[in-house]
Amino acid sequence: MSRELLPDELRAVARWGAAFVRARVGAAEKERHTVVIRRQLDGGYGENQMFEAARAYLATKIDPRALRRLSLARSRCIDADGRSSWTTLLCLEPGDSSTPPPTCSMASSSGGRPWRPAAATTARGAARAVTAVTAPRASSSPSPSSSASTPSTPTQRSSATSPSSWPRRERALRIFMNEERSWHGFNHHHPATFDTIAMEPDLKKSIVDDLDRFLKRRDYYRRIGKAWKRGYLLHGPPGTGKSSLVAAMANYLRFNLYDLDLSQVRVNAALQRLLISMPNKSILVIEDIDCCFDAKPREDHKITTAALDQPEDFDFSDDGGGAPRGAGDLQQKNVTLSGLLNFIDGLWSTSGEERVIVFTTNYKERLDPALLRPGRMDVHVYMGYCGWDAFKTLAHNYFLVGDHPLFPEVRELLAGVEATPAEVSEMLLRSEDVDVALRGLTELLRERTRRRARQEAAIENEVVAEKGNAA
Ligand SMILES: Nc1ncnc2c1ncn2[C@@H]1O[C@H](COP(=O)(O)OP(=O)(O)OP(=O)(O)O)[C@@H](O)[C@H]1O
Repeated sequence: MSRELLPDELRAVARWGAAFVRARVGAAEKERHTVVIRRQLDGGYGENQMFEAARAYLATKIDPRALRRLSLARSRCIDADGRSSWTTLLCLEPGDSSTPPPTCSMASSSGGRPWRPAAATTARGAARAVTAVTAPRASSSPSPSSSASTPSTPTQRSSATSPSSWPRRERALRIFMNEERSWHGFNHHHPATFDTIAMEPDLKKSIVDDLDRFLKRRDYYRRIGKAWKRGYLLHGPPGTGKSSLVAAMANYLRFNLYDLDLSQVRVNAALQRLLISMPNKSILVIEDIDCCFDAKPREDHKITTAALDQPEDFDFSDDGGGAPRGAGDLQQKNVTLSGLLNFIDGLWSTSGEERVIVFTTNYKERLDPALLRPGRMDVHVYMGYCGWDAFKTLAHNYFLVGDHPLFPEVRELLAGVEATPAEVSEMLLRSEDVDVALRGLTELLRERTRRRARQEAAIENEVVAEKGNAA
């Protein structure tokens, strides 16, 4: 939300800041004021929404890693024929950039016309300012809350065009984690993309198509009277890429991630507050949802859990029905699954739009039936053991190879034993030499094949012995 409001707010704040300073020091023909937008307020405890907004906007123009410290400045200039105008500059603070300052800059014409590139210079004429936003001609109101005519921000402008033309790749991504009642954000540079995710190609394509369809369907959701949100349940054994898929989805959509740890949330009111404060265009993730509604913390539960799932058939259901409500009563105090689901389907879904919800679990069969009902999670994705296609993606990721003399053997071995993509990745990481790495992998898979043969032989012997005893 804040990033959509940015140009409005920035201009309002700039006007207010300039008027404030002018009122105290008196206006000069050539004056420059600087406003530093701090990342945090209240001695580090409160997030400054303006910082996020500035970061989000500038990230569409310059390398987000350079956005350490920003200056917001406003100056009055006299042009050659004596006319004066006001210019608002938003730029990196000198010496705070971790990368060489980019030279591009942005300016808008007045009257809410689209933002456009423009040259920006410092007072001394040097091309130092890295990103400048030229506000419309100054209005007299110093109030930060007064808004000028609705400008066309990059985000607003792009949302009017087709989703495929959105500047998705250009936005900086953040991941937010909850502590009690508030979110704390960090930069999100997870490298996973749909190119690097190892999974069955048709399934991958189905997910990408589903996301694309979702983005295009604002009017459709409005017409049918449903909230513009999409729920995904990712399930499968540990190490099959569920978290990586979430990161790939975030990178693909260019949506920020909100990773909700329910063990940090004690009461429904806190949960609701967290959810309500999530902006549009974001992904809510709750990992290991099967572990969330008992007393045990997430990791402990995982460690004490015994055997892995048996692999299931590929599952990609898309149930379009309405969301049933009322999976049990919402408790007054403690966070409950029904409280969470009802809130997501109820108030939350009307308080924003274009949001994706992802639940992950290693144990789908342990999930509360309320979560599996048709219409609850729109899409169920089974992330399974490493098959041949997934292996080829990993081999390409690690060694940029599409073929190798050991490939036929790997293919045959993978067809007979279970290895997660995480296990295969780990073997491929062990050496930079593709021959060495693949030999290590085939050895691991051969050993698993032998162990499996021994287990099957033992079971067969037991059956024979039982039959003998019965006779
Ligand atoms: N399908 C995959 N494609 C690419 N890499 C994968 C895949 N699955 C696992 N990996 C690799 O294994 C690591 C662990 O995978 P990830 O955490 O995504 O699995 P997970 O299914 O979420 O596991 P868990 O259920 O334990 O949280 C990843 O960082 C990645 O390197």
